[in-house]
Amino acid sequence: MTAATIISGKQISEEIRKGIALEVEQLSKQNIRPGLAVVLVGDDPASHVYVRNKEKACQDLGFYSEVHRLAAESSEDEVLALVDKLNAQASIHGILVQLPLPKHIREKAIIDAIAVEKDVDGFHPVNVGNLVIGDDSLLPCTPAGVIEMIKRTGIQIAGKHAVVIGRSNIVGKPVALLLQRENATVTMCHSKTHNMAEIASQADILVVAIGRANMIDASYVKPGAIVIDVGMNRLESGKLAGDVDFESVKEVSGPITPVPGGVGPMTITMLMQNTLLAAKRLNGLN
Ligand SMILES: Nc1nc2c(c(=O)[nH]1)N[C@@H](CN(C=O)c1ccc(C(=O)N[C@@H](CCC(=O)O)C(=O)O)cc1)CN2
Ligand SMILES: [Mg+2]
Repeated sequence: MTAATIISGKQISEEIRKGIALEVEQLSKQNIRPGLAVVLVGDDPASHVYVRNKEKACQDLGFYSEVHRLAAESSEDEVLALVDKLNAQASIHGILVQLPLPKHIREKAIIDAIAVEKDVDGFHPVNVGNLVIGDDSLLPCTPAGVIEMIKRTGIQIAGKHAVVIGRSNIVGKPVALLLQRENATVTMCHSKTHNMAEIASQADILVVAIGRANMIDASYVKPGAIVIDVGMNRLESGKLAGDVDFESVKEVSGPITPVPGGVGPMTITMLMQNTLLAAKRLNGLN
């Protein structure tokens, strides 16, 4: 068997970002500059890295950006007041509150407060509802990135059996809905599924977002299947591992994403794409 193709999120991101940069240049002729506000509460080191990467992506693409770094002990009311202010600010088209938030702040209260048309994370219940019924909405970034990567393999999604392992609100559920929208036949598995390897190994497209390092080995994978690994687990060694045991699975799978360098970089690229889309819509374009 020939070696599996590696789906590079880094490379696909670069291609998409070139297109975004061109659109930003076009919009500048109409005096429109996409603007993203990121709200970061607390000291989580990984979150600080992700937010810096978002800031850098904005700089690289010519977006306006604001990062609001708040102390860990900030109150829910303080965060809500900031979100209200950003909702009303004309230079801001996208608002992203970095998760996780400190325990004393209710994520739901904050997400619900973001203006639906500026919710570039696609986490607001109205955007989630529109996704469910198939209406236009801002799509959550990681799931949108997963679909983009599958499409770029050139393998048709329609009619295929897709299995999604994991049922979180931010990855598993929306990925399953988006695959269904692409006319795949979708099965969802989760931590309570009994015969997971048996089900997974029937998939033409396997998306894994279960949050357990290297759990999915070759016994879960049908020969030639597309495998998308959304997992990001920090090992004690400091190394980053996906949910898929890449070394064993790549021997049987078709196109497969690595970790790092797979789905991760796509998340930030899709955020830029959503912010561009929100900017266009808020300016009466699109
Ligand atoms: N409001 C949000 N919070 C969080 C989201 C989100 O989409 N919206 N997702 C994650 C964090 N995240 C973006 O915010 C994110 C995580 C990881 C990557 C990434 O590029 N990962 C690299 C590896 C980085 C490393 O070495 O640690 C990769 O996979 O190659 C991008 C974005 C949770 N919070
Ligand atoms: Mg889960």
